[in-house]
Amino acid sequence: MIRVGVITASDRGYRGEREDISGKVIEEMVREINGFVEEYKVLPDDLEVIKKELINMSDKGIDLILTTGGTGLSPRDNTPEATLSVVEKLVPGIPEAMRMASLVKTPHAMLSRAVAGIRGKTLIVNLPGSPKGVRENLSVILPALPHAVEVLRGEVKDCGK
Ligand SMILES: Nc1ncnc2c1ncn2[C@@H]1O[C@H](COP(=O)(O)OP(=O)(O)OP(=O)(O)O)[C@@H](O)[C@H]1O
Ligand SMILES: Nc1nc2c(c(=O)[nH]1)N[C@H]1C(S)=C(S)[C@@H](COP(=O)(O)O)O[C@H]1N2
Repeated sequence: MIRVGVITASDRGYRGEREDISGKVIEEMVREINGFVEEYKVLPDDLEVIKKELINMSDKGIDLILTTGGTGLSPRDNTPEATLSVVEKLVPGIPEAMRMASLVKTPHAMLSRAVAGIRGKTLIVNLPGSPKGVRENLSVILPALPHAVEVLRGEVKDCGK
């Protein structure tokens, strides 16, 4: 079982003006890797608020935090900066893979500034805001996530596959 935290960064979602479909898509998709959403928050696109929640969820021992939204170019898109301010190491291959695969679907893929990194034993990954963006990006990285979590937990001694 992978303990998952979901953070939806959306001013509209936070104000209750839109149902959070993207968070639901994440919840559904992580089931494929035996992931269970233990923490779930819809937050405004505020750097300090997102940062605080990333710290809170990683301190609780969540294995994998998936954020959705706030990765683009508008002034209120702050999710990558919040993530960068709390991680100790970057995992660049994750956003590299997402953008590489997504560029085949839309040139707008290059406009996601998503990052991924590690805080303690928690892997944090940014996904775009739209349900379509979540589906297309998460499906690319999903097969690698169980192994990432095993390694972070210290359960893998030999990575020889
Ligand atoms: N959490 C979500 N649930 C459902 N649809 C979403 C969600 N986030 C974004 N979308 C949809 O994806 C489209 C592009 O997302 P974008 O990040 O630009 O959201 P936004 O609505 O402009 O910003 P915000 O939600 O932060 O106010 C939006 O038009 C919206 O319909
Ligand atoms: N695979 C995929 N990647 C995608 C998209 C998409 O529809 N599919 N949307 C793009 C768009 S339109 C934007 S603006 C950026 C950032 O989205 P965000 O600001 O909602 O996080 O993600 C991009 N990445």
